[in-house]
Amino acid sequence: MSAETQKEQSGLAAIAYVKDGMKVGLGTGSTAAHFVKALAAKVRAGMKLTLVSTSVQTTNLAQSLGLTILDINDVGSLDLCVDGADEIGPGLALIKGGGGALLREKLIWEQAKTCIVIADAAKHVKTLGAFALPIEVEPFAYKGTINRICDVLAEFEIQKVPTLRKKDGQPFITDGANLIFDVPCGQISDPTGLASALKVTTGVVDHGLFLDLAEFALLGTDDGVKVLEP
Ligand SMILES: O=C[C@H](O)[C@H](O)[C@H](O)COP(=O)(O)O
Repeated sequence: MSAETQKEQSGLAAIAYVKDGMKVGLGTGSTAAHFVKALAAKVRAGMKLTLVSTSVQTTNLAQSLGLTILDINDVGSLDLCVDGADEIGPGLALIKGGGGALLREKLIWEQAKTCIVIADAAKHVKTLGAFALPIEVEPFAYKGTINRICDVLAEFEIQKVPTLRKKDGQPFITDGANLIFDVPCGQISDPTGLASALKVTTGVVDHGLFLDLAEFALLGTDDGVKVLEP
């Protein structure tokens, strides 16, 4: 079974957790897109939902399917958020941000009572870090910020250089008008410590470590959808 089919399976499985009247956050990425498409079918069939989005990309997709996306500030706390991940490690520690949406995703996740991760089987790993960790950085004085990030990484024995993410040869700019630096950590042995240290680094807007946020994951596998708990 292809990874795409596994993604579709997990996205469809998440629909079972959406109930009429809920306030739902829509994630970003190819797996979340399957969920959004399936959700649009439910809404067309009469389900009433209040929806917010984690990115311009997802907003555009949702609106193209006839869904209405509200401003999170007009909605308040959410019942549910359904989103993809780049890696799912032990305890449902995650790396996210492969699509550059990590900041708005984290903002939406933190306003949701329940966060469900949807992913294909390859995303489930024993140790986080094979996927390069995205770090969102304020563009002003970013070189100084990168030096501080390198000092933090060294404390965690990660001797890797953050790489500026580019798109079509130009710096990738996030929905919040920031830069992304990707760090090929290899192995992150202390995700909690690294997450805290990056969070307090001046110039770092946020990072792609999502810890203690996911309630459970729906993993698409060749043997069907498996539920992973922390
Ligand atoms: O910024 C992007 C998000 O964190 C995505 O949810 C993540 O990259 C997973 O994307 P995909 O479902 O396309 O693998």
